[in-house]
Amino acid sequence: MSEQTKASARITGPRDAGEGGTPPVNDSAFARWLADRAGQILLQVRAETGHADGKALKAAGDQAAHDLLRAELARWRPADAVLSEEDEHSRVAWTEGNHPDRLGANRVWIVDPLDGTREFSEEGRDDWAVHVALWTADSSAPVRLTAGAVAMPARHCTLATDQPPAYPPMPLESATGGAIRIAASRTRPPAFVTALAEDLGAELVPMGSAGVKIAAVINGEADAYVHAGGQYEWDSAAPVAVALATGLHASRVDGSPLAYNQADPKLPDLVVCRKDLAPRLLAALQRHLP
Ligand SMILES: Nc1ncnc2c1ncn2[C@@H]1O[C@H](COP(=O)(O)O)[C@@H](OP(=O)(O)O)[C@H]1O
Ligand SMILES: [Mg+2]
Repeated sequence: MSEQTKASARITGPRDAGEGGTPPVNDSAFARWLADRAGQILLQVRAETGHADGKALKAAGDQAAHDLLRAELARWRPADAVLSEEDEHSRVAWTEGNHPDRLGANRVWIVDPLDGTREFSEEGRDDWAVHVALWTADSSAPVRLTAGAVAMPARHCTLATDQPPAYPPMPLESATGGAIRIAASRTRPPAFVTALAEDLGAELVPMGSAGVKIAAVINGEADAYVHAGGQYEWDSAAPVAVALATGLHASRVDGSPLAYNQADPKLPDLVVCRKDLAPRLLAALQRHLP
């Protein structure tokens, strides 16, 4: 990190763990509380750092949100392990010489302090998020994600498993012209996504942040999110936890189950969609997967 970035990260501190009062005991409500707190810090960093140097703003945001999440998790959930995008030790894959704590742990917080980092650095964009999820080894919850929160601070909206949103309404034919709306990355969409959309007569809806795209499916603004070509567990754990709690379909693009807290945190592809659409979308994906 540059000296300038360090300075701006300091200005936007202090990351005093006491600032937010005593958090909820319930893990889902705690996830919401934590994501909201990091979101407030990110709004503050954006306002104070400005957009003149995008690289510095990205670094300051990543660092400030990561520090806040780390400090609050250490304070309020000290026995739990953490897998964070910004934490070198936890994110590396298991190898002969490297055994991250999280792989033997019963409870692991999987966090992305700033998802949609690129969009965070672009003035006026609101498609960026904070992800906080809890994976537990003995959970009966789908894919063992027992809690999740996605804060979208610039949209003044947080979705979390403490109050799972209602299942999205079926789109009105008149509003969509009958076309399926597929949310995809605005900068790194899967190579096959245009052909997939043509095959389905679907409309592509480009936006930033995996969390924001899954939130769009949860809110009924899109019917599906399709990603392939690279991603990590922290990019999807929290929004997938909320999507599953809502009753949506979430899987790998070949239809196989998602899995979290794996030895290698790479999780390069996924599809989240309404349950009724899943058979048709997965069949079309089979025709287009490389
Ligand atoms: N091909 C790829 N390889 C690795 N990560 C990818 C990727 N495509 C998207 N991602 C990650 O997925 C998140 C959402 O991407 P997008 O906005 O393009 O949909 C971003 O997370 P971060 O912003 O946390 O880095 C981005 O880095
Ligand atoms: Mg991310």
